Parts: sequence; structure tokens; C-alpha cells
Amino acid sequence: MISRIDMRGSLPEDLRDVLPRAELDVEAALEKVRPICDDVRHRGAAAVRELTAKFDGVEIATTRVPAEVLEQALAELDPKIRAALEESIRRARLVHRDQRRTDATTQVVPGGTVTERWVPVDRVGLYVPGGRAVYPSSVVMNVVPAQEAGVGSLAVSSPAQKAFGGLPHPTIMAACALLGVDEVYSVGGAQAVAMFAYGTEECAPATMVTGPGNIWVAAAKRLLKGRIGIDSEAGPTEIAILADETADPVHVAADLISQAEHDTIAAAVLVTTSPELADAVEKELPGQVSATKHSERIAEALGGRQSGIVLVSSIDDGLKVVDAYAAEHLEIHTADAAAVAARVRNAGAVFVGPYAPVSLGDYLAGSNHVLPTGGCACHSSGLSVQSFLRGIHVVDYTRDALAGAAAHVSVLADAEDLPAHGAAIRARFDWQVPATTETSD
Ligand SMILES: NC(=O)c1ccc[n+]([C@@H]2O[C@H](COP(=O)([O-])OP(=O)(O)OC[C@H]3O[C@@H](n4cnc5c(N)ncnc54)[C@H](O)[C@@H]3O)[C@@H](O)[C@H]2O)c1
Ligand SMILES: N[C@H](CO)Cc1c[nH]c[nH+]1
Ligand SMILES: [Zn+2]
Repeated sequence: MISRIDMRGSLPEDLRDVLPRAELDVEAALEKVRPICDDVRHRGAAAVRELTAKFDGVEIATTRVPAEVLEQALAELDPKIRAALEESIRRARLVHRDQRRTDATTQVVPGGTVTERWVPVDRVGLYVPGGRAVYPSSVVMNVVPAQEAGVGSLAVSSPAQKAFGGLPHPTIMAACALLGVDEVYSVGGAQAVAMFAYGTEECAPATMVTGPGNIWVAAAKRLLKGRIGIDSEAGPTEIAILADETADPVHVAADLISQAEHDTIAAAVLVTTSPELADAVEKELPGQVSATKHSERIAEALGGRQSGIVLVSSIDDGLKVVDAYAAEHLEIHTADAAAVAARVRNAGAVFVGPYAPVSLGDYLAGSNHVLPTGGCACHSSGLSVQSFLRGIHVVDYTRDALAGAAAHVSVLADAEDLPAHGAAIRARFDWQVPATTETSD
């Protein structure tokens, strides 16, 4: 059901190349999504509707969901789901509110200041997946940080559901209404990202697109990055678990399965110092897999080349392996788990010890579940308030403060063979370098 790589002894030098990864990666998916995005760019809403018919199997007359349909979905929401969503929102708000930035002004020299102003992007398109599963929790994870960042215009898009007459799933619409979002589109996949990037007759373009999705969504985000801002490439789910002999194989198996449940190309990787644990997890998996609803999808994910058990000689080596892998989610099931977790450098989110499973973070920890995949956690962060903000430097110098900098600017400009830069300073002082030179405050 799951393959094994034995790295006891010495670790290979090219760790990243030998670790499990899916065959279909974002790079490979790019060529498939390029014509989809081009089509939306040139033909707008008509292309979006045709692509929806092709990929989601449903004809839609319009892409925008009427506001009253959202309100109706909220009115009809199961009270238990509403209560759980409200608690998820409350906890997420606590964490994301603490991420807000305050402007900082630094006096560099007398009369010379630099202020960093934090300004939210104007309009965001928030993607909420809805193919194999539906993700009202991703409405929360997208909308809460965007709202806390102060973004003025928020639009959500989620795949049209054949079973619901071409609307997004009712729970997704209800979650939008619960959060006060009234601009929602029934569009999924790469065409949703392109719709936000280029705009259509029915949807104004966004400056930024965030949110999780399958490989096609992640590829469209990579393709259109630059035209739009994106968060991370939050593609097919990954879980890595670093464990020693103290880990409970039942928990480890359950957690691997929980994330394999997302996608046939979801990745589940156990890195362990204990061959006995590896054996016990392998023994535990088939029973738990066959007992669960999506056993076929999970078996395919666990059996794929993106999943595996990696044996290592020590926790130090295990840390090197998980850092090279840079998983979206990393669980630590070792003795002194907090100390081991503190040494991790690359992961989208780290889950410490036996009582912090990834599925807690998926819904209710307060942390964000929109996280970088495919190794991007070595350079990207999960979705946060910061994702929606730009820091703008505001430079304010008096005449005297500029005079104090003039000589150094001229020297550096000449050193770069850009003398007009120095001249732009001298133009303010009768084309001379003023006598005073401030070197410290
Ligand atoms: N990294 C994260 O933060 C994170 C969080 C939650 C979910 N996820 C991932 O999100 C994904 C959700 O996937 P999903 O499929 O359920 O929903 P989705 O909404 O991401 O994708 C569904 C859409 O994909 C498009 N599509 C389907 N097949 C296609 C094809 N062959 N070519 C082009 N487009 C195609 C369709 O338009 C459809 O609307 C999973 O991979 C899950 O692991 C990631
Ligand atoms: N584990 C997913 C992130 O990869 C998030 C999620 C939403 N719902 C369930 N799980
Ligand atoms: Zn999950």
C-alpha cells in the first residue's frame, strides 16, 4: 500500500531529488492550463461558461450568484454546521487579528524619515475548492485574513455543482453569507483564476488571487502570477510526519490517511527512526483505509510515488529529510516534540505532539490551512493578513537632510556610472554638491 525508502546510514546528497513527489507537478500542468487561461482572456464570460460545461458538467446561464441565493443558503444551513463554522471563524479571527501590521516611522537623520505604510490590496479573488470535496472551511481561511487586512473588495469563486443546478455548494454559499461576502461566482479550476486575473463582462478583475486548489488551480496561479499577485502555490495536499519509537502507529496511520483523503495525488510521507513503527503503521493502514468512505482515493494517494515511508538513522537526519521535503503540513511525533519542532526550518505549518493533528489545523486550531505545497514551503508562507498587504516606503527629507546626503549620493551614482542620478540632487543646490555631509544621526 505504501512504499519504503531506506536512508539509514548516510543520507543521499541530492535529497530533494530522491524524496517522494507526484509525477504530475505544477510545471507539467502549466501547458494544460495555458489555453484555458488564454481562452478566458480573449472570450471572457462565454469561455468561462463553456469551460464550466466541459470540466464541471453543468451549463450555467451566468457566473455570478445572486445575493438572495447566498442569504437563502445561510437561512437553510444546518445549525450544527453553522455553530462549527462560527467557532472556526472566531478562532481564526483571534490569530489573524494579531497578524495586523502597524505603520512604522524611522528617523534616519534629523529632518529625514522613512515610514513603512501597510496598505491592503484593492480587490481580491478568493478561490474555494469544490471538486472531489467541498470546502466551506477554505471560505473561512481565505476571507478572515483578507478582512482583517482591510481589503475593500472581496469576491469568492467556487466550482459550479451539477447537483445544485450550477451553483456552488450550499454550505460554501452559506459560509460566504455568514462572513458578509456577497460577491460569489460559480466557477472552478484554472478558469476561475483567469476570470479574476483578466476580468470578464460579469466579474471585475482582481489585483490578487489566493486560496487552495488542485494541480490545475495551482498551475493557473503560477502562470498568471505577475499579472495578479498570488499567495503561495497551495496545491494538492501533503502531510509529512517525523516520528520515533514513542509514536502511536494508530494516530500516525490515521493522520496520513486524513490528508490522503483530499486527492489521488495527495502526498503522505512518514519519516521515522523506528523500523518497528514503520512496520506497525504499514500493518495499521489497510484496516483504517478500508473502513473509511473514500478508501479508493486514499489507497491511490498512499500507493502513489508521492507517498512513502522513509527510514532514517537519527532525528537529526530526519530533520534534514523533512527540511529538504518542505511539507505543507509536518507533524512531530517524537520524544520532546516541542524541542524537535523548534528545529524545523521548512514546513507550511508544524503540528506538535500527539494532540495536534493536521485535521485540527484544517478546521479549528485558529491557524490558516491555505499552505504552500510542492516544496514551496522553503520559500513561501501560508495565507495570512500579511499576504494581502503591501509595505510602501514613504520617504520624507528636508532640504538640510538632503544636503547632508548629497555628496554620498553623487559618489555612489558616479560609481554606478549613473551620473544623472547625482545631478538630480545637485539641481536642487545650484548644481553644486552642498558642503555639509551628515554621516550619522
Ligand atoms: N494546499 C492547501 O492549502 C490546500 C487546502 C485545501 C485543499 N487543497 C487541495 O485542493 C484540491 C481540491 O481539489 P478538487 O479537485 O477537490 O477541487 P478544485 O476546486 O481545486 O478543482 C476542481 C476544478 O478543477 C477543474 N478540473 C478538473 N479536472 C480538470 C482537468 N483535467 N483539466 C483542467 N481542469 C480540471 C474543474 O474546473 C473543477 O472545477 C485538492 O488537491 C486538495 O488537496 C489544498
Ligand atoms: N488539509 C487541507 C490543506 O491541505 C485543508 C482542509 C480543508 N478541509 C479539510 N482539510
Ligand atoms: Zn485536510
